[in-house]
Amino acid sequence: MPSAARDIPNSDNLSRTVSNSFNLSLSTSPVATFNSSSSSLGGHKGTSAKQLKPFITSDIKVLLLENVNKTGQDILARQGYQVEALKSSLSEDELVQKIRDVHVIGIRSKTKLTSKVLHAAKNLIVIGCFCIGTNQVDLKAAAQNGICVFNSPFSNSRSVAELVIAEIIALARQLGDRSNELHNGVWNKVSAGCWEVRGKTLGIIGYGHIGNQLSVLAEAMGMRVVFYDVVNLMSMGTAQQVNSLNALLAGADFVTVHVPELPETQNMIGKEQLEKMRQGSYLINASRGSVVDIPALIEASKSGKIAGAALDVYPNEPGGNGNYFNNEINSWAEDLRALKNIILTPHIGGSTEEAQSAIGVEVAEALVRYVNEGATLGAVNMPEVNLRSLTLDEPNHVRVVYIHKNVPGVLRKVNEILGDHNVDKQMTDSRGEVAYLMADISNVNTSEIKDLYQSLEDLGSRIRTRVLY
Ligand SMILES: NC(=O)C1=CN([C@@H]2O[C@H](COP(=O)(O)OP(=O)(O)OC[C@H]3O[C@@H](n4cnc5c(N)ncnc54)[C@H](O)[C@@H]3O)[C@@H](O)[C@H]2O)C=CC1
Ligand SMILES: O=C(O)CCC(=O)C(=O)O
Repeated sequence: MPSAARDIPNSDNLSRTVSNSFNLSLSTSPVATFNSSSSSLGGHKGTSAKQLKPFITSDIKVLLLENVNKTGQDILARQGYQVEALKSSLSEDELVQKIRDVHVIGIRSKTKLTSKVLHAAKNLIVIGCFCIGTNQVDLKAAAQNGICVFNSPFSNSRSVAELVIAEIIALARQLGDRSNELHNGVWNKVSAGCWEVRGKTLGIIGYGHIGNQLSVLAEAMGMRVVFYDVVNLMSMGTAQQVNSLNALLAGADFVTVHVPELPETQNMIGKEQLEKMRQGSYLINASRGSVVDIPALIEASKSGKIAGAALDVYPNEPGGNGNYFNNEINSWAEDLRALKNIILTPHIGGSTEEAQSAIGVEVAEALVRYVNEGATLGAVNMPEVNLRSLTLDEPNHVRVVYIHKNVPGVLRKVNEILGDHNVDKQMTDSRGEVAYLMADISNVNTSEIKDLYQSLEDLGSRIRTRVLY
C-alpha cells in the first residue's frame, strides 16, 4: 500500500496531514474521495450519510475483464487499489452480481455494460474500455448514473490497418485455401483467380484513424485508394473521397469497412450493397459484426459475385478463448466456415503486443486521473473538465466534483453552498442531459466537509457528489 493511503485518516479524525497526500503526479500519492457509503466513492442517491468516510486507496475495487494488458493492471495496482483481473468476459447475470461492489471496471469489446448492469453497479464511478469501440457500453445510462467512460481512441489503429493489408494480399493470392490444402497434404499449384494488388483499387468505408493508416499503407503497395465517409475529410496521399457508398462499391476491387457500430451502420453492407460491388471483388470487415449482413455475404460468395472475404468481427462473439464458433452461437456459422477463400479471425485486429501495451497504459492512467483527481479529459460520455492538480502549497483545500442534471438554476445553488468558502478555481461544462462541475475551495475546516458534502447531495439535481482532498 502506498504511504499516502496510510496517511489518509478516516472521517472521524480527519487531520490536516491529509493535505500532504495531494496528488502531485499519477505515479505518486492518491487523493481521497468523500463517500456516501463505507465502500463507495459517491454512490447512487439514497445511500446513508451516516456512513460517510474518505476512501483509502486500498478501498478501491477494480475489476478487469477480458485479459486487460499487464501494463494497465500494474498502473492500477501501484496506486494501492484492489485489482482483480479475469481472462474472459462475464455474462449479464454474472456482471449484475459481481459489479455491485466494484468502483472501477475495465473491459474490452465483449463485455456488455447494459443499463441493467449499470443499475446494479451502485458503487461504480468509472468504466475503462481498453479498446477503441464503446458500443458495448450504454453510454447514456452510464452518464445518467454519474459513471464516466474512457477508451483508447487510436492505440490499436495501426495494428488493425496492418492486419487488413495482410488480408488484402492473402485474399488476392488465396493464401488461406492453399495453406489449408497443403496442411491436409494436397499440393494445388494454381494461378487462376490469383492477382497482384498493385494497380488495384481499395475502397475504404469510414476514413478515420484506421482508414487513414490503411490508405497510406495501401498506396505504398501501388494501390489506388478511394474512400467514403459521412464527413468531408482531407485525403492522405492521393486517395480520393467519393460522394456515395454506391460509388465506392461500384469502383473498388477491395472494399474494407471501418465505421463504428451505430444504428446507421447496422447491416450497412447487405444484399443490395453486395450486388453493387464489382464481379469478383473482395470484402473485408474488421469493424463490428453488425455492419455486414453475413447470410447475404454467404450468398454472394456462393454465387461467385464475391471472390473472397475476411471477417474479424461477428454479431455474437464467444466470451473467451476455446469456445466454439458454430451454429449455436450464430445460425450461419457452419455455412460460413465451409466457404472457399474466406479468412475468419477471432477479433484480433487490435491484438498485438504493441497495441495492448499502449492501451493498458493509456486507459489505466485515465482511470487513475479520474479516481484520484476527478479529471474527465478524453471521456466519451461526459464533458471534458479538468483543473490543475492541487499542490503542497495549497493546504486546507478541498476539490469538489459535482455531477448533476443539466437543468436551469443548479450552478446558483451550488455556488451558494461553495460560496461559504473561498473558491480558488472552478470549471463546469455540460454534455446532453448531464453537467460536470469541479471546484477547488480553500480554507475549509475538516469539520465543515461533511456538511458541504451533504448540502450538495441534498440538491434535487444531484447525480453524484465527490469530495477529493
Ligand atoms: N477488429 C478490431 O480489433 C478493431 C475494431 N475496431 C472498430 O473499428 C471502428 C473504426 O475505428 P476508427 O477508425 O478508430 O474509428 P474513427 O472514429 O477514427 O473513424 C470512423 C470513421 O467512420 C466514419 N463514419 C461514421 N459513420 C459512418 C457512416 N454511416 N458511413 C460512412 N462513414 C461513417 C466517421 O466519420 C469516421 O471518420 C471502431 O469503431 C471499432 O468498432 C477498432 C479497433 C480494433
Ligand atoms: O481486442 C479488443 O480489445 C477489441 C478491439 C476492438 O474491437 C476495439 O478496439 O474497438
